[in-house]
Amino acid sequence: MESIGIDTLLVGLISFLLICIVWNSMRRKHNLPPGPTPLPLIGNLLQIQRGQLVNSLLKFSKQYGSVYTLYFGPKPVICLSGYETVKEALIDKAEEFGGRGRLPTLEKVVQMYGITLSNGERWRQIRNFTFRNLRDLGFGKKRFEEKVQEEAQYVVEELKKLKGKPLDVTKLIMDAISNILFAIIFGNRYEYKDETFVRLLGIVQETFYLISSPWGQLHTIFPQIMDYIPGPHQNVTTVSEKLLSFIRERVKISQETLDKASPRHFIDSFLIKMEMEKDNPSSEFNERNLIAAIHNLFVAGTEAVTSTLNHTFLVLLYYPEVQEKLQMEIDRVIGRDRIPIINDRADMPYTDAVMNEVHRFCDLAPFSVPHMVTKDVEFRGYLIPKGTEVYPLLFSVHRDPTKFSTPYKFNPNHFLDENGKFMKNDAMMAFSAGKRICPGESLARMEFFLFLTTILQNFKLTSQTRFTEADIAPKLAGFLNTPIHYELSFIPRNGQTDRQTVMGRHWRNSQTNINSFLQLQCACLVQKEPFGSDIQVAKLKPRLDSKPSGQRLCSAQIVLSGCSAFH
Ligand code: HEM
Repeated sequence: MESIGIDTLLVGLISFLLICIVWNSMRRKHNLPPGPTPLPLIGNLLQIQRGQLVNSLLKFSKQYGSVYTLYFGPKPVICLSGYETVKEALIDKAEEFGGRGRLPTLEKVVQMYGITLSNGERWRQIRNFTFRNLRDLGFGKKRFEEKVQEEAQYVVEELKKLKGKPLDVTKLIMDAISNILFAIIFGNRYEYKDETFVRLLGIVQETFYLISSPWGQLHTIFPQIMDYIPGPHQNVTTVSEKLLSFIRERVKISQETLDKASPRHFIDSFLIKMEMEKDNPSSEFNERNLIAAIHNLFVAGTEAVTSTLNHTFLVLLYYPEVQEKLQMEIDRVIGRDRIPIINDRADMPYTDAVMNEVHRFCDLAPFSVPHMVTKDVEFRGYLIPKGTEVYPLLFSVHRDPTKFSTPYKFNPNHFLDENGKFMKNDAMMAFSAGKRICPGESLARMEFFLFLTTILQNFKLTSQTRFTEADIAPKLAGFLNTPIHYELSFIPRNGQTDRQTVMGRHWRNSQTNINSFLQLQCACLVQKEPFGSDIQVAKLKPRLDSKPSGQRLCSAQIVLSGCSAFH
């Protein structure tokens, strides 16, 4: 018995040594960057401190340099650390570093279709079409601005009803942000309490959670093992199926009612393109890519902006002086009696700086999304073979001491020059850089600006809780940083009238009322009615005169909100 035990132990030991020798000789064959010595099968997993992924990766970069290799299980991953290295890879060698690495949990839902997970010709065709088309439909422009303004007004109205009662504002913001996407993709918005809307939003949220959770993270690192291990990551297909079938249903309705001469929304435009390309064998315009692209937009587009706004409010509760300065700038540039417009941003350097600093400090996607090299590439003296995964460590760029004077502290001065003017900093890479740069950046920035200024114009943010510096620091949950859960109160600001609420209501009904609106504007202008705050008739008149149609609703609101005859 005893001899069997010793034999087994010996065989086990010899096998283990053999595996180590083969494994190490296989590793040495590649001239990969250095890194901590991995163990067979589990790689460097044991060298990463539990719950300290970011700090462990920073420590490795201090030890092995700004390009190093980590083994996630048996798979080598190249980590890029610090501004110069990430820039050199993603921007100077954009083509080579522009491939997408694997995200197995999301793959279960959309396979390799759509934008986020695809590569090569498919990715190029679908990404280019999607964002060119959304731009044509108004992405990041005036038409979208009106939708964003409308949703921001809804949020203000809902918050007013609470009369300062504390709440976790996540759901309200998420409802509003999702509704903007619904309008863009499907052409209609939902009432927040609509059953379909509530259900769909729950699904989008759950899908996002499953992909970015620690289970999703483990699935990314050990796809072969985690595919067979039960856990929440296995639910992603069932959960997402409801969203996918909703999208399929909307595609079907669009097909049945399509008028090729006047596309109504993104789905219509894609269907027209499908028809045009039906005889092209290398065309990627098919229903699978359409459905996956819509799924990608929802999953990427809702949670990111919601989480950014949520984190901003937390930071403002900790730094009331920053909130006060923002409100002073809002009062000076926008005033209290008209809704913010995107062009205000150019006159608001402090707000711009705070927003950029929030993106940097909150560091939503600290490892970006996995990349992959598209061909063998020589990089900083190493040869990285085609297909190797690459993690651009965006958190190391955002905490790079050569680019930010106080990398671990929230400090809007990172984006202001000595005269208080806004100063761009290339090391702000919250949206990543290069070929895979976030295509939703312009919409995200617009939503962030209009929601933040509209809310701060109307409310002072307060909380009973005394938050600490540790509370406001980003918290890693899976692959993404999130703020802590907290509640806050929205106290209506002194001197705020209810004019905006009235205005918001009229605005939504304004398609039918626009003529009477315009008559009122003219009456105001002719009679030189007094205008609220610092809005000048002289400033408004040319804008109103240039386009006296339903398109100029914002100008109509500005005039109406300041016109005493209207009250
Ligand atoms: C604060 C808001 C947002 C942040 C910080 C953010 C950040 C990012 C980052 C870091 C990536 C990975 C880029 C890379 O692989 O290098 C990404 C990809 C992506 N984002 Fe965003 N994003 C935001 C909002 C949005 C919005 C509003 C949309 C769409 C409506 C969107 C759609 C996408 C898509 C489709 C991809 C995949 C692009 C590709 O693989 O080519 N994002 N985003």
